[in-house]
Amino acid sequence: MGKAYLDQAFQNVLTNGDKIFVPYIMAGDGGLDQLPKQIKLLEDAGASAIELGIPFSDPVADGPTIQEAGIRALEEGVGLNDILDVLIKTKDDRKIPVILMTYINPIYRFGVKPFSAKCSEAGVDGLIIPDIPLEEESLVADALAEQDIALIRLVALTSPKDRQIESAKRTEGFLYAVTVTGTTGERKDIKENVSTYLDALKEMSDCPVLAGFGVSTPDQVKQLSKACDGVVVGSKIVKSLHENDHQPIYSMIQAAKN
Ligand SMILES: O=P(O)(O)OC[C@@H](O)[C@@H](O)c1c[nH]c2ccccc12
Repeated sequence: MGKAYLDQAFQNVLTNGDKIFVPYIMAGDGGLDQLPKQIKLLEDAGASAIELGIPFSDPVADGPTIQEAGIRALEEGVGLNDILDVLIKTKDDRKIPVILMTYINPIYRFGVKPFSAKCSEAGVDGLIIPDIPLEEESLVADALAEQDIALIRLVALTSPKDRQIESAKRTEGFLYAVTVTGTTGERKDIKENVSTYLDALKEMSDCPVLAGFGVSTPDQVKQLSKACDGVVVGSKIVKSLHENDHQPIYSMIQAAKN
């Protein structure tokens, strides 16, 4: 478990000649009792790891699909502590790494140290915290390092070069390359300059570089993962699970295979 386990899992995928595919789901959407089943479905479908979103009242980086999923989960009364309890209970059943994605506020409310300790107990291997800038990350970085949990940094198309370089150097697990400007959600077209951007990030980082935001079709999975090590897909996965139409999940994961 932890950072080394995440590194190894990704390395195995790449050694196999495949690209990394990380689906995002909102924990508690459809009820928290669905979570182990949803994880199992994605594992069986061939996901490389799972990004698990924590419902939050003010999800500034999220577009409508994920916002609505968050509202449904909050209406179910699902909170961070319950989610970690489910992960603790099902830890030994899981076969792929789990990455939590949460805004900083729920971590603060929980307490940084107890949160990190409980994440470790729950077998959480990595963390994405989109609203914590590089300058502030020491608030959580040490506590996570102590538990051997990867802190995954994000870069945006609009980030100045020096910040991209700093994030690429510091990141653990993978570098999250945001490929659109704006919030999460499906987009029709991929911007032309994206492959140049991904190429440059690959040069800057020793970790795998994954493209995320706006990826929702097998073609986009293929096109983007050609220029880097794989993709993260959120809104389309959340929608497919909610509508109980799993075919798009299988076809996107297939598109990441060699
Ligand atoms: O939904 P999309 O456009 O496929 O984008 C991935 C995304 O959902 C997931 O990684 C994510 C959900 N919420 C976030 C907030 C910040 C960064 C990343 C995320």
